[in-house]
Parts: sequence; C-alpha cells; structure tokens
Amino acid sequence: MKYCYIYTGYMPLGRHYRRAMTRTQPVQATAEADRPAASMGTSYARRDLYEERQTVEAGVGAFATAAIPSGTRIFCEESLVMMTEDATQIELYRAVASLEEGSRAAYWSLAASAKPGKDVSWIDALRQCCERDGESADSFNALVEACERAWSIFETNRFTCKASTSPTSLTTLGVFPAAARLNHSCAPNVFHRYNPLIQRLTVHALRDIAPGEELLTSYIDICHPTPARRSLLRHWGFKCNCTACTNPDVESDARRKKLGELFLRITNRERKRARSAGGWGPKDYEASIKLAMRTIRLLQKEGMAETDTLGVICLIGAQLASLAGGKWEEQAGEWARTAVAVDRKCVGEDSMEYLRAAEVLEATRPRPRL
Ligand SMILES: C[S@@+](CC[C@H](N)C(=O)[O-])C[C@H]1O[C@@H](n2cnc3c(N)ncnc32)[C@H](O)[C@@H]1O
Repeated sequence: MKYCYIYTGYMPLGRHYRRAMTRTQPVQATAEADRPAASMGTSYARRDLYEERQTVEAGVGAFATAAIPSGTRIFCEESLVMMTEDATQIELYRAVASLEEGSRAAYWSLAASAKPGKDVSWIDALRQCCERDGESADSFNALVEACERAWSIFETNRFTCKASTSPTSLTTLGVFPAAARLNHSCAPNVFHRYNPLIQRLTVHALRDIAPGEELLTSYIDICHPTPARRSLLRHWGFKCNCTACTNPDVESDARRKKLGELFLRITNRERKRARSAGGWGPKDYEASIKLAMRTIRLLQKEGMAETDTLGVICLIGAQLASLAGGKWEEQAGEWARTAVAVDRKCVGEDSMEYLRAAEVLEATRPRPRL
C-alpha cells in the first residue's frame, strides 16, 4: 500500500483512488506553462516592510512595520496550487498532496473558513475507489475530511489568476501562501493582481502606508453598494467592518452602484465597437467618451481614484479619444498619462496593463509635422 503524507499524518492512497485522480484534468494552469523562464523574475514577500500578526477578529493579518511608499511592490509570489474553477475536491487534494514538503506544510497552515461545497458527488466517486481498494471506513472518512479541508483552505485563500472571459472559458484560481494572509477591506490600501507575464501574484501599495497599519486588499469588486458587497463576502464567512461597511452612507452606496452600472455600459459599448469593424461614427465615440468622463468624475468623488479601476477607464477613454481625434486629442494624452501612472502604481511596469497603457500613451503623442 502506498502512503501519501498529508496534514493529519500518513494516509492510505490506494490503487484505484490514485488512478481515479490521475484521470482528471491537469491541475497546474497550462496557459503560462510554456513562457520562457527568463521573463518570470524572482518570488518574494517584503518581510522587511511587514509582519504577520494575530488580529482580534480576522485571524492572522499583515501589518506594515515600516513606511511603505505608494506603488511599492510588497509581494511577488508564485502559486502553491493553481486550479480551474471546475476542479473537484479530489483533484485539489491530489495537487496539494503532490507538493514538496515545505509547500505542503505552508498550504495546510493556511486559514480554512469557507463552507464545504454543496456538490457532494465527489464523495461517492471516492467511496467507490476506496471500496475497490479495500480501504477501511476510517481511511475513507479521513480522506474525505482531508479533501474537505483542502477545499476550504483553497476557497478561503484563492485569488483569481485568469478571469473567465466568456461563458465557455473557465476562471483559474491560485493560492499564494504569503499574500494569503492579507485580510479584506472595501477601502483597501493594497492592490493584488496575477501577472501572467511573470507568473506571479503582485501586491502593490495603493497609497503611502504608515508603520502599524494593516495591509488590506479587496477580495471583491468594490463598485457595489454595501448590501451587494456583504452578499459577495459571505463566501469568506465574515462580515466586513471596514469604514465603507460600518458607516454605509446612502450617497456613497448610490455612487458605487452607479459606478458598477457605468462600468458595465462602457465595456458593453466597447464590445459593440469591436464588433462594428470600423463602422463607428463621431457620435458613437462622443457618447462613449462622455460615459468615461462621468465614470472618472464619480470614481474621484467616491475616493476611488487610487484604485486600478481608474486606470482601466482612463485607458478605454484614451483609446476612444485618440480614435475620435480632433478636439479630443488633448484629452486622449491626459487619460493615457493617468492610465500609465495608475498601472505603474497598481501592477508595475512588467504588467500587461502597464505595457498596454504605455503603448496607448505613445500613440497619443503629437507627431512632428514633416
Ligand atoms: C485570505 S484569508 C486572510 C488571512 C486570514 N485572516 C488568516 O488568518 O490566515 C481570508 C479569511 O480571513 C478572514 N478575514 C479576512 N478579512 C476579514 C475581515 N475584514 N474581517 C473579518 N475576517 C476577515 C476571514 O475568515 C476570511 O475567510
């Protein structure tokens, strides 16, 4: 009988069970697998800038131990495990069990507060494998428990690495052991994003952070009013006590709701423009540019000008204004400069977002007359 080390000790991992698990899809994300290693850089967590500490209500958190200037990259981390959203508990367990010892211990040490999934069909599949292998009921129960714990840790700590872009594509999620200690706020002071070019999760300071402040990221899209944010955060099993949630102000909620709507309208119009194959006229451009303007003003009013959302809208606005030309040319340059500055701060110069913004900025520069 083969044994595989997991957090509870040694556990039987029989012939059928192993075969059942190897039949499943590969667990490591493959999209970036063939990128050259040279572009990936190193992994680090700036322990010289922060420390992990127990909090009163939110488990372990990360706290600044030095002044952290806005834009500082605090984490640049490889994932321990990366799975597509359709992966089963068994597949996840297999991925964790196959980690080298240090990484496996790091995984099992993470918080587990997410509730078990509703779909329990994987338990039947596991039972059949265990029965075929002649495993005892105790072994089977321990294995179910291990799979459930692996799942809860994953659901508690995963960050989105590749968002689904269509109904047929799947979201990829990863667990990053140091960044996993970041607690949530709907008024965050750091920003996280997976960078596929370097295959790392990066976390940047959104503003200057003073020593003693907790580093807080947002697990969700914050362009939602308080009740909607609360509902999204139920997944992590806590009620957010950040400034935006404890004093929900009607005007702020209305602004965040409006921001969500405007964002959707702009992105839908952009999709339409992409399908129009150059058939857009000046009025279409003007309507989209005005939507971008309204969104940017609202972001500033809501105190969200520090977030990456501003960079996204400014980039769209800059592209539209540049294409519209004429009276919009100056605006195109201004928005492109803002997008470059926001992306440098939030995701860094090695990110796709920054490179795209820099390209748009270059295109908006006035051409010398011949
Ligand atoms: C990614 S982990 C963050 C690190 C975690 N606190 C730990 O001890 O390892 C997510 C979990 O932390 C807790 N958490 C995060 N943000 C919180 C907050 N604002 N208030 C209360 N609990 C929070 C919740 O239990 C959540 O499921």
